[in-house]
Amino acid sequence: MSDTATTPRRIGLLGGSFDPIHNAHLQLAESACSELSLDAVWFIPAGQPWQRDPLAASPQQRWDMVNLAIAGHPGLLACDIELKRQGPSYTIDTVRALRAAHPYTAFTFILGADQLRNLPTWNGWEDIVAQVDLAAARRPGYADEAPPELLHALAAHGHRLHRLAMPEIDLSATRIRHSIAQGESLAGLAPTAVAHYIEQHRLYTHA
Ligand SMILES: Nc1ncnc2c1ncn2[C@@H]1O[C@H](COP(=O)(O)OP(=O)(O)OP(=O)(O)O)[C@@H](O)[C@H]1O
Ligand SMILES: O=C(O)c1ccc[n+]([C@@H]2O[C@H](COP(=O)([O-])O)[C@@H](O)[C@H]2O)c1
Repeated sequence: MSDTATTPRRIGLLGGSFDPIHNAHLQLAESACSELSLDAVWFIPAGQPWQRDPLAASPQQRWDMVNLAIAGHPGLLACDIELKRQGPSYTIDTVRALRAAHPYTAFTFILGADQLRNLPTWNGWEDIVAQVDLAAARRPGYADEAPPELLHALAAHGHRLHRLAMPEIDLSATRIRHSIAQGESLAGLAPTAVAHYIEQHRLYTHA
């Protein structure tokens, strides 16, 4: 669909380290897409996620795995904007660039409860919520409440926090990395093509 004023698009942005991408990421994107009637969800692998320890897989490997995971899922696309940018990956830079490039598109940033609570520590977070809606999923082990200052800032800018109805999924990339290091199967945890890629490239063999 073209990016015009008469046909405004609604796009979800799912940023992540994706080290590796797993089934909960796909469920999160599919749920946001259907619950919010989005035209598409763009997966945006972070280049240099500054709040985390160094990642195990390379940017190219994480990009490959994202593309393998979303193949055959209409409406799920990959965006390499953060992999191409130098320096720490700040979501605000991504949001600004995407809004400038797609002026008639309404963006919703999708995230889990862990990052919803963490969002007020992000670089330029008030500017982020001035520009996009948020859509958050529950996550086991993380309280549901959004930080009050986040809700105030969203409301001040006329933006919304959508609560996704998808059930909690007890799955993380950390668990996947540990499972692989212990020689366990990834069946039901990650797409088969991603599991094969991890095996071929001998990723995550040491926890
Ligand atoms: N099981 C899940 N339920 C809901 N949201 C999730 C889940 N797993 C990841 N997310 C969300 O997806 C986004 C990207 O997550 P990320 O790539 O860091 O995966 P992760 O499983 O949290 O990784 P790690 O275990 O390495 O921290 C974040 O907003 C995160 O909250
Ligand atoms: O912009 C920031 O300062 C910022 C700080 C922490 C996380 N984020 C983004 O939040 C998304 C999820 O991050 P993570 O670490 O849970 O994979 C991903 O797109 C990160 O770039 C962004």
